[in-house]
Amino acid sequence: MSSRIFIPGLQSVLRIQRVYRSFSISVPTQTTGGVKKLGVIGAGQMGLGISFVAALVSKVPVVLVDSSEDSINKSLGFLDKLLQKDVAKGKYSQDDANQVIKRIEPTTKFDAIFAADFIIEAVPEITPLKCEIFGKLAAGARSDTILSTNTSSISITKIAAAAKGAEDRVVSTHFMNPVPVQKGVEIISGLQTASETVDRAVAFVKAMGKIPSVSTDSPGFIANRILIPYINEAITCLETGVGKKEDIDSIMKNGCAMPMGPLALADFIGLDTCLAIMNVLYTETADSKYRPAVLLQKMVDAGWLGMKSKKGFYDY
Ligand SMILES: NC(=O)c1ccc[n+]([C@@H]2O[C@H](COP(=O)([O-])OP(=O)(O)OC[C@H]3O[C@@H](n4cnc5c(N)ncnc54)[C@H](O)[C@@H]3O)[C@@H](O)[C@H]2O)c1
Repeated sequence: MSSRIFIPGLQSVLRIQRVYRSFSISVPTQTTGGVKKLGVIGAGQMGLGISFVAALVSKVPVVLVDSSEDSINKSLGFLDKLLQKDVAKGKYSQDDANQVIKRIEPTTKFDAIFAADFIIEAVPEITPLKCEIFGKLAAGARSDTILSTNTSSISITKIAAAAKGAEDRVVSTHFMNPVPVQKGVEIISGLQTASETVDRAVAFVKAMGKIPSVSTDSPGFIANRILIPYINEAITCLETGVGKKEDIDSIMKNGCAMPMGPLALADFIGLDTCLAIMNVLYTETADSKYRPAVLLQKMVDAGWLGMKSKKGFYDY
């Protein structure tokens, strides 16, 4: 295997560290929030970030399941480099780093997930895929296991409906990207979610050193309902000639205390993701105020998706 490991987004952890000066991983002091074993499905940028923080901060053992051996290898390679860099910078000790590696058990065997008492799904944003996984979790997991999704935009109520017999144990723990950096996590309940399920999710994300915000199931939840229309409006300003990209980003950064300008942020999130979330808001509310900017659609059509394609509003 090549010694250069590239995972879009996770590479951005390093880039975003420079952007967010307040970045710090606290020295592990938390408890596990009642969780004995965490299960994470999907070893991509979000799943690996969640596994890493859970293993480092709440010190919980993690079963990390992915259908692709290649994804697991890339993620573990990246994790190794991240740990080495953090240890070299004195963020935590070599022993802490060794413990993180020991606590994460990667596997391609799906059934290994059933050993967990708290499961977080982080596979791609495809509704039938998530529903199929929640059907399997409902059938195979213990009757007291929390079944959580990291979805950005799919209805929690819809995902819970696929978990036949376990609907009240389905919740969303919506971690933000990059997981080691962003403190806030949305805890979203579907119509069927029991209050005890929400309480256990809140306790666990706190044990991971995160700050939970609870909301009900509504298109875009809280963060994306506010953030993505803000970005969309910035794109409309560019499209209609209100200002140049540099001026739009500069005034929001230097005049409104935003850590990044909205167009640079759109490039970081991915323009395809921004468009997908605008489309969810637009179709699920049928409200014209959520119409995606024409320029956003055109840029996605051109394959200019931001940092991950090396071209968006800026070149990378
Ligand atoms: N990337 C972000 O900025 C961000 C932020 C918040 C939430 N999310 C959400 O988190 C979820 C994961 O996003 P990501 O960016 O980590 O995706 P990703 O593409 O980086 O990773 C997804 C992983 O899931 C694996 N996978 C696919 N099918 C699988 C299956 N059937 N069983 C097990 N593993 C499977 C893939 O091999 C891949 O490793 C999505 O729902 C996304 O909307 C993403």
